[in-house]
Amino acid sequence: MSKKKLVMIGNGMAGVRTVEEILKLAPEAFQITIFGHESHPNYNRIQLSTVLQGDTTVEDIIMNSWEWYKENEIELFTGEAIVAIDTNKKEVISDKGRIVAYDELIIATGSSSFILPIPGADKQGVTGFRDIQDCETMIKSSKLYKKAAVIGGGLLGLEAARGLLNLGMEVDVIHLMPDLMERQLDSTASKMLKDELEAQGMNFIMEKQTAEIIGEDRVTGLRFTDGTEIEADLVVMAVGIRSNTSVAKESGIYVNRGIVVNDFMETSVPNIFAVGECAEHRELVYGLVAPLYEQGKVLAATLCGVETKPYEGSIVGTGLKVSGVDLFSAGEIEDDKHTKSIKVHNEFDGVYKKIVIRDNRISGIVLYGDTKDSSRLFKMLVNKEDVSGMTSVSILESGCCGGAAGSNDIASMADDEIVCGCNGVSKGTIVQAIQTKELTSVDEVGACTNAGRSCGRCKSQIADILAYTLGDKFKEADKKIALCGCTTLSRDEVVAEIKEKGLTSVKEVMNVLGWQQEEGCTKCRPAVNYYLGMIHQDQYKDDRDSRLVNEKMHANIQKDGTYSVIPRMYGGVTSAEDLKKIAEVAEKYDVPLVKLTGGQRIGLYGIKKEDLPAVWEDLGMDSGYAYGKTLRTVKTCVGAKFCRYGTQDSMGLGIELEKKFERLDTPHKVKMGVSACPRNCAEAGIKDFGVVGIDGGWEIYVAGNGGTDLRAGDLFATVKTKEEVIELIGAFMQYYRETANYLERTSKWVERVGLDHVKEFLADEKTRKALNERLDKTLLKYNEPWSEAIEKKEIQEKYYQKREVPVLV
Ligand SMILES: Cc1cc2nc3c(=O)[nH]c(=O)nc-3n(C[C@H](O)[C@H](O)[C@H](O)COP(=O)(O)OP(=O)(O)OC[C@H]3O[C@@H](n4cnc5c(N)ncnc54)[C@H](O)[C@@H]3O)c2cc1C
Ligand SMILES: NC(=O)c1ccc[n+]([C@@H]2O[C@H](COP(=O)([O-])OP(=O)(O)OC[C@H]3O[C@@H](n4cnc5c(N)ncnc54)[C@H](O)[C@@H]3O)[C@@H](O)[C@H]2O)c1
Ligand code: SF4
Ligand code: FES
Repeated sequence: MSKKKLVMIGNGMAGVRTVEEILKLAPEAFQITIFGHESHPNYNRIQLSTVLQGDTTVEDIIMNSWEWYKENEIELFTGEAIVAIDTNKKEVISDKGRIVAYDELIIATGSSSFILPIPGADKQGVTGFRDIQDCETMIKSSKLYKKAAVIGGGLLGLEAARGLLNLGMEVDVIHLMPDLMERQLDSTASKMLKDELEAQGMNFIMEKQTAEIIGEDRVTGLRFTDGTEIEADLVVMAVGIRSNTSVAKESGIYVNRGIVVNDFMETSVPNIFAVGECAEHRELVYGLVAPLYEQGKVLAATLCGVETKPYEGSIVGTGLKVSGVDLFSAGEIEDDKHTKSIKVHNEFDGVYKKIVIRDNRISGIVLYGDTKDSSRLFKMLVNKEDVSGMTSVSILESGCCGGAAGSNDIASMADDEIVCGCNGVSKGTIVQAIQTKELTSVDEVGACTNAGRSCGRCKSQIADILAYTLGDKFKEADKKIALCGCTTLSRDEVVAEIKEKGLTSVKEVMNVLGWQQEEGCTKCRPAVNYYLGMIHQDQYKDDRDSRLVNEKMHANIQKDGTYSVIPRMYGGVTSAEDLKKIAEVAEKYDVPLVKLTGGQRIGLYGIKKEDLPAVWEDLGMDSGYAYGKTLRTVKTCVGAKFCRYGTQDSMGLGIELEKKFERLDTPHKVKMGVSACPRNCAEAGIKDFGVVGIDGGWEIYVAGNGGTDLRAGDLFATVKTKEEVIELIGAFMQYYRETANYLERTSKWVERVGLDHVKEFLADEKTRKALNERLDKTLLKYNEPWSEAIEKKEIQEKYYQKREVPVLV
């Protein structure tokens, strides 16, 4: 049977995805011809923002190579536009005079940037942001000019502005409305976004309408309707898009805002279909890929004669691809008299969540600063789940602890929860593909399921699913992993550059090493601060504001915004005097909870932030660092002094170890235990460093973990004296400090580098001595942080003044 002739106008994301679906369903059914106005094969338009921001190159975003078209016997005409369709003769005519006949025709012409019809809009230096050419225009301009103006503070304008900043330009964003991204964010979230982007270096000119672009041949500035002006050498219009419908309209196909289609993507003319941003379905024209890909699936099935559900429209969720900004929005964002909403605003951590509820169902989501629950909430919105039986907390937070992403989160996800919003791929589909097709990398998952192939935001979650499904077999961990989204450099590269270039501050590291976001983010700032301190030993002045919140405050923030205070009790030993002080403070400040901790200390829970310095002063005890990436506790048993089985002085050694290593910055928290006999009452076997007394000496265990990743410690050495214990632990600790990734526990580090390797490395006495010298030098720099806060007014004002705490409305 001869193949049907399928012609497609437009070689973009929605059209080519439709062809991919057709090739899956009926590879032999059509002889396919594609016309593309641009001179490239199909590329990932979404990633133009990342190209502009310098994270990737044009070559990297090609989705279907020239070979792909050849392999699938697709005739491709690039740099050639279709100018007319003869619907009677069933032919298309190109701007080069080429005439091609079709049996079935797909129109997938996408959209163009809307260019404001104002005087001067045709001057040199004015561009939209839609294709590779626009991207190249901006990159070239940045090399010759300094000042850029972006008109439009929507998704596109802000991503363009971030890119231009990365290219070294000064950027003004001119926005018509009082709020940025007003279609996706309410005023609160919008304000948080504006603050963040201002901190990144963008300048906003709000509620301004551009009247004219001024300059001779090339733009030199903008004039607004109120008569004010600004200078600009480059103007980017990002004020929305318009569907490319002229060819269809002129050929007699029914066009409204877009080419009008039914639920099977058929236009008003038989055998002609439309898909993507050029199509209007049930009065809606979509501008994000997720719905366009859904349309493509239905169209492919329709063309291949495969039974399919109709396309009934889509609900879309959006994020912004600017590093340091984490936001998600879907559905309605403003309340009306028929809606109620749950709002949480934690100003301290920069987190805002708003869930709009209409008729007991989620009808809108705005998340800023923490989007880990976006897919769960989005699923509830799409499925119209009844939430009347849920508490506001259970709607807002998944699982028990609302902890960081990772295997726990993946385990608690339902199989039908969508991981890749762009491509509509669920966790279950990814897990099944990994298991049945033996996939081991994010790219392989993408090739097999399409997940991660569009905006790329879901890639880290796909990596988590691979790790969860494959465990040790997951190869991704072996590959170079960038420190965070702000840089392409790995931990080792950053550390090497700091040493080689003699960089001495967080800011300098980010400037010199070309961070894509000048201020860094919550992932890289604490890490870089740690690496600098580790490298420069006593010479480095700690950047407190780069630390994680609990370390910055020297207290652990609790779920209600109050803090816990846990004073040092060396080796878990206390005195009547200290107990009295704790009791008096508990009474004076009406402390809601006084509790023994797992580390043999006493915690006071529920202290208000503004009371912290006074509580510390009244206690007159040192900080127990229960919040720090440092030595937490040394748990000891009573040992030989009291216990009849004890062979060694466990309390004495424990106290000595704690006094020596307290306050030392380490990649992650470190816990120790010392027992005086193998009965091991101090549970030293599940500590980072565990010491167990035996007849005539001590056994040293390392890399134990009693937390999430339960792990028994490995026996590292048996020694005779406590001096040997301290020397060996010091060397081990310093080697861990110098080579582990920030936030890598000793257990993970040892598994990564190998216990035998560490044993071999530390076998050399000179090496141990040198490590201990560097460690001792570093230990010189630490001050007691609570006394500092008591003594220094500026610290009190900066960190402990009364401000708003998270509110659940
Ligand atoms: C910078 C940027 C960032 C974006 N980020 C996101 C994002 O994060 N998430 C998201 O979901 N979406 C994003 N989008 C939107 C997404 O890229 C589009 O929704 C998607 O590309 C639309 O696909 P399409 O095939 O309909 O149109 P297009 O991809 O625009 O393809 C249409 C093609 O048809 C060609 N064409 C037009 N007329 C003719 C003709 N007469 N003859 C021949 N060829 C013709 C055009 O030149 C074009 O190549 C972004 C868009 C941009 C510009
Ligand atoms: N991360 C993403 O998902 C992403 C990124 C980029 C682009 N896109 C898509 O690309 C398309 C284009 O994006 P967009 O941001 O241009 O469209 P948009 O319509 O979402 O936003 C345009 C913005 O420009 C403002 N505006 C309109 N007229 C103005 C004027 N005269 N002066 C100043 N401001 C004015 C509007 O208030 C609006 O906020 C959209 O479909 C969008 O969804 C998506
Ligand atoms: S570990 Fe041994 S010495 Fe220590 S308390 Fe227990 S039994 Fe006694
Ligand atoms: S969410 Fe965009 S590629 Fe997966």
